[in-house]
Amino acid sequence: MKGVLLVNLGSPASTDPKDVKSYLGEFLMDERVIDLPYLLRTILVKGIILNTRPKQSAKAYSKIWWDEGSPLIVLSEKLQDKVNQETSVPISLAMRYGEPSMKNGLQELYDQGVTEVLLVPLYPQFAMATTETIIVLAEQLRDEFFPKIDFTVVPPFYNHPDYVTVLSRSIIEELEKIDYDHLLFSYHGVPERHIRKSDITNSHCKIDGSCCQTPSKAHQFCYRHQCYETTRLVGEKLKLKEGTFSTSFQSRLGFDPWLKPYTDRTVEKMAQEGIEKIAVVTPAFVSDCLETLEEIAMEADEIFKENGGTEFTFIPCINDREDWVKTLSRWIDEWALSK
Ligand SMILES: C=CC1=C(C)c2cc3[nH]c(cc4nc(cc5[nH]c(cc1n2)c(C)c5CCC(=O)O)C(CCC(=O)O)=C4C)c(C)c3C=C
Ligand SMILES: [Fe+2]
Ligand SMILES: [Fe+2]
Repeated sequence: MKGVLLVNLGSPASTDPKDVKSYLGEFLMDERVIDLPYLLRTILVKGIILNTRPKQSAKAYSKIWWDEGSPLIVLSEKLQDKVNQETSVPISLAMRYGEPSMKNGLQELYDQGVTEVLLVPLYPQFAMATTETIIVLAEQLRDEFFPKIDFTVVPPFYNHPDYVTVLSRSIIEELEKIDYDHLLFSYHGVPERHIRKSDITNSHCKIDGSCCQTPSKAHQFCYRHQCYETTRLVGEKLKLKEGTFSTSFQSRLGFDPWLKPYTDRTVEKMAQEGIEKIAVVTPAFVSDCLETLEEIAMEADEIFKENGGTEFTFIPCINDREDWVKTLSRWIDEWALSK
């Protein structure tokens, strides 16, 4: 029997700094998130980050937390519910870190007789810290606990015409309500090193602004290329004028160089250069979360206005939009009815 496991990143159990600390500990000790040798990673995460960050992050989570819980989890559950109603196979939801765990999600499917699982990482673009770590954990869990389960993985859908249509619609619906000068596509950042590590050719990636536009089989695993492609395809679909939209990267952590340009500096510079009205969309996320609701809708808005900007419009993620639910359900049913 076939079934589906939707997987998102995860959130702390609550905004209590203790819960935030245990969530961040699991997340940041993942070698595909902080990709340092074990000893160095332990010193950095347990010796430094976990002594300071949880308090600060807990404060940020408190600003966006809903009565029902973490927005990321609540929105993922809504998506799961709606897709469940549209499709013919059981749909479980799991988080890569924290609860509901991937092990429980697989158990839930297995208990219903499922042995063929469609694994759906809820990330449009490939990254070591997202798609890859989900696949690796799924395989480990299969080897250890579910030897009868076979996986099919939904590939990154950053350039899938159906996804680009949904994302474009979600953007234009907001843009039609406002007057704006510039549309910024802000993606979660990753350290530049992650991009080089994922380069299967070991020679293509230069992070010089041009490699991502030069065709290469490296792009199958290049987060930077895939982000720029999402922006380009939406720009094309919505017939956006050259110069009225651009791409930036947010949420950097630590002192290593991350993908540039950085969103906070971009927003600041735009305001200082006289751009008065911007809209910001965050297509690295399917579900709104801390990084969109706090870092963009609150922090970036504040930076923009402190530097002379007047209107800041945050465009929500595709979350549980009807057309996204229909699209995802169609992809699932196509797979469920195949073979
Ligand atoms: C595209 C998705 C994501 C990538 C790539 C990613 C990489 C990445 N993230 C960190 C560090 C942190 N991320 C945090 C929160 C967070 N990150 C993502 C997505 C990606 N991360 C999401 C959806 C969220 C929000 C979760 C929520 O509960 O709402 C945090 C915690 C918050 C904070 O303290 O700022 C950290 C830390 C690294 C190091 C990294 C490396 C590639
Ligand atoms: Fe992150
Ligand atoms: Fe590239």
